[in-house]
Amino acid sequence: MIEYIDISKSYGDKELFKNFNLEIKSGEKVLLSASSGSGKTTLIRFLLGFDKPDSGDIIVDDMTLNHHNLRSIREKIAYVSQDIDLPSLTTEALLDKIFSYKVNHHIKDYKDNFLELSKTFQLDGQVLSTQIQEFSGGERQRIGLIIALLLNRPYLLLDEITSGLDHDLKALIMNHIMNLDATVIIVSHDALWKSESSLREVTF
Ligand SMILES: Nc1ncnc2c1ncn2[C@@H]1O[C@H](COP(=O)(O)OP(=O)(O)OP(=O)(O)O)[C@@H](O)[C@H]1O
Repeated sequence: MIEYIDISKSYGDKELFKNFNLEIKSGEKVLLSASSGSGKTTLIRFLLGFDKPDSGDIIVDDMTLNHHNLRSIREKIAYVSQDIDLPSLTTEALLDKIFSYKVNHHIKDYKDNFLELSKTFQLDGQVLSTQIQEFSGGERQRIGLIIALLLNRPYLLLDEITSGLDHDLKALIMNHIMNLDATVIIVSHDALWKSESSLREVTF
């Protein structure tokens, strides 16, 4: 479970949150759909410890986020950011790098599973041997999403992951995500996510 308790945050004169509260239960799928600039990405950044509220607490599985437990909380989370900035490697080299980290050591068969999911999400068969910079924005979004899915963590944070995709691909990805056991926070302005009745829409 994720809890935002009495969160307040200002940047200069701009008050983004004042005593903001939100509770997301395990397995729940939540759509943050507040207007542009209202702080959706900031809520995700708080959860990852990339930024801190001025006051209030973030609680993940009964642990109040602080610098002692930040690492173990992050290890529960897979995150796909709005601006996917992947390094200049082939997809295969990138996978080898990510899955060589100690925290991901237990994940086996990641290449086969990557290929399986890349077929599902309509990526080219040559995806593993291609340099990441050669992909389009929409292809990179899907690669980022597949890696996040392979990490198989209990929390999945997806910031505008379908913005560059056509309708059929959006529907395919939405369907896949709605069927996961994970707790998922989606940031999107996309009408298709809004139309999904089992997503809880949070606006502020
Ligand atoms: N580190 C920062 N320093 C100053 N201002 C910031 C910082 N981070 C965010 N902001 C401001 O806070 C506001 C909210 O930003 P955020 O990216 O969370 O909004 P958002 O709801 O995700 O917007 P969008 O839908 O346009 O992506 C914006 O006005 C942004 O400029």
